[in-house]
Amino acid sequence: MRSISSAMRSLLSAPTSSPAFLPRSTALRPLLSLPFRPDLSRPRPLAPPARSLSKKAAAAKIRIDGRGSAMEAREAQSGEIHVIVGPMFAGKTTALLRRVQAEAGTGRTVALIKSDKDNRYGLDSVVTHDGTKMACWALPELSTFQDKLGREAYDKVDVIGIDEAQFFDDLHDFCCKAADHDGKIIVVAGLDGDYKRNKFGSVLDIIPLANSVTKLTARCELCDRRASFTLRKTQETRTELIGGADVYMPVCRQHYLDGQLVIEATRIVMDIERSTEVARC
Ligand SMILES: Nc1ncnc2c1ncn2[C@@H]1O[C@H](COP(=O)(O)OP(=O)(O)O)[C@@H](O)[C@H]1O
Ligand SMILES: Cc1cn([C@H]2C[C@H](O)[C@@H](COP(=O)(O)O)O2)c(=O)[nH]c1=O
Ligand SMILES: [Zn+2]
Repeated sequence: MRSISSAMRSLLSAPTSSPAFLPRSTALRPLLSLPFRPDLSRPRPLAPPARSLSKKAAAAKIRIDGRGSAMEAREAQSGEIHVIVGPMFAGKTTALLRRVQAEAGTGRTVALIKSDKDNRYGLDSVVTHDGTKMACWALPELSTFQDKLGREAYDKVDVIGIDEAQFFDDLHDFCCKAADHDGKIIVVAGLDGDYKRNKFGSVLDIIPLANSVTKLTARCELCDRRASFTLRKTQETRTELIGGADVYMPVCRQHYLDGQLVIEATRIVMDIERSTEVARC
């Protein structure tokens, strides 16, 4: 009786002479995966200078022609997901823009998306805290991207950058479909945690889907050590609160804990003041 692994091997090396093509089994993917490359600041070295066919179209052509192996068909179609997380001011957007621009420089077609909840610098561009800009699509949900672009334009996109990923509830489904089914390279930047250090939106849910994960750090505003957390300087308690340095600061672990104590103490003092005022009236 043939073992499962020998069946797998012959499946992987079989020429695709018949039009039927293999299902994109996730169980097979580790055998096919490319080297792990967490460095997001450099363009992918395996990129051809320019591609006239989209990955999906190239895969379809291999299938229709009946030439090439099943391996080639799947490689031509396989996408990637790279995730950049960290606190505010860590350089997530800077890393995202660099990566997307580097991909564009190799001849790939790129598109950048941000959440329309973040209107700090207008809706037509992604802007870093130090002012670097790139034109983008500001969307309420990622699922609207394909319709906005149109099917033909969507098929031509090789690389999709997503900023402020914590604000997209459909992040997991979008990344799954775009990378696994449509063969896109997705670069996602977002906050892993909110001001309470709880997980933020669906960003952590895509870690199991990712080829690489990078957690960046900022500089603690109080001691200049590495900062992994974001401290909210106001008493506002809702999770989503758009803002910059006016509302938030990057902090190290010690100053996060100190800061929480100060904020809690301030809240108690304010509560006491409010209740004594009510009693006086
Ligand atoms: N406390 C701060 N206030 C304002 N700007 C800052 C602060 N700390 C760092 N920056 C700037 O922000 C840049 C990073 O911006 P950006 O890429 O938009 O970060 P992120 O997307 O992680 O919030 C840094 O290179 C630095 O120039
Ligand atoms: C911590 C925290 C942040 N936000 C908001 C504040 C900003 O508008 C974005 C983060 O932007 P950046 O590009 O990472 O600097 O998220 C929030 O709504 N809730 C939070 O707890
Ligand atoms: Zn500190």
